Amino acid sequence: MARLILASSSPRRREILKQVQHNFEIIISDVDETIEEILPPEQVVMTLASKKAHAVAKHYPDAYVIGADTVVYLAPQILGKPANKVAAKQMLVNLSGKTHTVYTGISVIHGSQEETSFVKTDVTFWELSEKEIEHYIQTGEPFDKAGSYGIQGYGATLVKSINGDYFSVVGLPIAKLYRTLQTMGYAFF
Ligand SMILES: Cc1cn([C@H]2C[C@H](O)[C@@H](COP(=O)(O)OP(=O)(O)OP(=O)(O)O)O2)c(=O)[nH]c1=O
Repeated sequence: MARLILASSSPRRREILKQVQHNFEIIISDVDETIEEILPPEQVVMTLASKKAHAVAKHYPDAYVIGADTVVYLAPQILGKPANKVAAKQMLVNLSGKTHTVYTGISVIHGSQEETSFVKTDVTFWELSEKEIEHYIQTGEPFDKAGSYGIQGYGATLVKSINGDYFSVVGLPIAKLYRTLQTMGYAFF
């Protein structure tokens, strides 16, 4: 069986991949996530997903290596992970009562083959009171997440509706990834 590597430190991505394949390894390489140019969100997530995959794939040419990246887009701003409580509060105030788009890029590298794509999902938030935002920040959940919320946790209470792929919001569009791997010759069964 071909070696499958998830080049990600995200526990959410690991759990989602486990839903379809138990037999994979996690190998992470430090990647500088700063992007110099101003790029549209889909280019940002594809560029970073590809960078994360390449950083590991160069050491494992026979494996299928997966990289991913997620951002929240509230035009004209790209929201990544908040640096502190003030930034988290600012993001949640901005997201309140509006629809934003979550972009997740995925990249699979196998030898000289590379398939990089993205999935976008619209997420609409309820109007949030200041008290509700303060309380949500107290849960600690916002800090390692793009846009300062996690739909899979307490953050579910902030979300009115989603249009698209739930798993891509959590960080890994598993159906698209599954199909990409199959197209590249990885055998799930
Ligand atoms: C919007 C949203 C994001 N997130 C997470 C997904 C990503 O893990 C994180 C965005 O940061 P990323 O930089 O995409 O990923 P990461 O640093 O966690 O992991 P790695 O680079 O090693 O792969 O935000 C949620 O868990 N739930 C959500 O609802």
